[in-house]
Amino acid sequence: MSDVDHGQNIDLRDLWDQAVSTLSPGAKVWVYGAKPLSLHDGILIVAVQDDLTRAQLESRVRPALEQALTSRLGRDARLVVTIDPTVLDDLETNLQVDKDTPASAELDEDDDLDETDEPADRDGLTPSWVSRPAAVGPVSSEQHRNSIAEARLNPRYQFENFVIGSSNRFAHAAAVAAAEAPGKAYNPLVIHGDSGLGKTHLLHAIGHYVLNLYPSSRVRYVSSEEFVNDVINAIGENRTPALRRKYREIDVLLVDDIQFLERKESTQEEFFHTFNALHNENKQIVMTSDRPPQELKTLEERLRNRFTWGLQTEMLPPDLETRIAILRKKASNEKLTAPADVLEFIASKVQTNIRELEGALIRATAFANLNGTTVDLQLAQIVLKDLVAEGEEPEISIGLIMAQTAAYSEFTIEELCSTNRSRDLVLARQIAMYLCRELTELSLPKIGQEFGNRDHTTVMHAERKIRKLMAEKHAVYNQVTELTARIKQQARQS
Ligand SMILES: Nc1ncnc2c1ncn2[C@@H]1O[C@H](COP(=O)(O)OP(=O)(O)OP(=O)(O)O)[C@@H](O)[C@H]1O
Repeated sequence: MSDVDHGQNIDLRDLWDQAVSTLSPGAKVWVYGAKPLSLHDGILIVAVQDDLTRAQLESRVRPALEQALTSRLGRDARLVVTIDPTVLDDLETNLQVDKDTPASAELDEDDDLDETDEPADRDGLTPSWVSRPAAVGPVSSEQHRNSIAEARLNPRYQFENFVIGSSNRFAHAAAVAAAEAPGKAYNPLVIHGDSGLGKTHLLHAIGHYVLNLYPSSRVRYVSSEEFVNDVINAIGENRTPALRRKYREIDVLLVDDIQFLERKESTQEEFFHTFNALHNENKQIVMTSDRPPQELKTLEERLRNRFTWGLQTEMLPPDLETRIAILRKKASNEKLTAPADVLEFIASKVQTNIRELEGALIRATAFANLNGTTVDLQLAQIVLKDLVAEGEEPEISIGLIMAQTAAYSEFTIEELCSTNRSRDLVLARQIAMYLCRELTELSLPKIGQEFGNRDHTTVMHAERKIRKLMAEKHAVYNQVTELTARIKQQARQS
């Protein structure tokens, strides 16, 4: 069992045992049977059998353990404790295996018995005693692409593209650990935080990483709104068994924005059973929410309770350094050229929403591109003059965006929401959807629903398309900029 931290190859069991050996005998009681699961960025994740042990370990033993880990690792270490009711079973079974199997009888005398339950780590990536979704041989790149499409994963949201800072370090480490040991590290994992902080990005990244590590596993991303719609449709069309199969025959279920389950009784009922079915089979469930589950007041008590079984982790707004790093990464991924002072200017102006941060960079570079120049600080200041400090921004509704887009494009709101696909209308509709993403905190499914019950992937497509067109066509750039100014002005006046 080894893990990599800061390029060091570290034997987790060894690290853990050494830290435990520094504890007093009284404190050692609370770490009996604890399993180290993974180590990332100085965060060691350990599983214990129940809540009481976790509480004791966290309150009584944590400081001593963290100190021991810090001195062993040579960097600040943090301990994260998660619950896995089967840890003691595993310990007992493993001891049994050690005694009974011929393999254990063949051990050299100096072999460490603690380690004998662990078969050789085949890919060197994770503790191999963790049960994994079955992997059946190599899969072709086409099959891999199909799995990604079936899982409904956005190819841009991967761990490689995720910038780690103090605001998201813990959530990132938890996400990586859940992906490496699905159903074992912590189940469920709930990532919560305000809009635009990267929750959805992490959720998709887990899906990609699971498919890379275990290509034959079944992964599915679903927004809560889609789940609600699926349940309503299935009930209406008498297809509940098919719905159950769809959500229960998976290894890793990624559910976005669970706050949308509030007040939806029949959906909560269905989700409760889905949750239980998957959890009982040790299938991994990861959820995002705009609040901690305890604060989802109108969620049924039994669901709220289950959501707190595993690990909850909060994402906070990134600090200035992280915001600059995110912009730098975005610029390099999308081949956008912007000097450091421009990135700093944008990062200092947009403080709490990473989606807006990226939007500002794209707007500035698109403007420069259209004018055959490169972006500099002066130009960025002109293009982004409407970026006002946090807190001063008036709230913008989807209704306002639709009304302004309709008036500007000379279509009606009904037409924007209709199925008519005439060219100009499609462009106006896509611009309106893009602006909803830019100027509101509404989720993709919600926007799709408002535009005539369209799928969230249609909104995703519109957002990408308009970003691209803005960089290529003066007319589109101008339309979007002018409309944005009108919408903001209207919002300020109302
Ligand atoms: N740490 C990060 N590194 C790189 N990109 C990031 C990071 N955090 C967020 N982003 C980017 O910011 C944008 C918004 O993130 P995302 O959609 O995941 O936020 P969210 O918290 O799910 O918001 P919402 O609750 O509104 O759905 C995405 O384009 C995402 O790639």
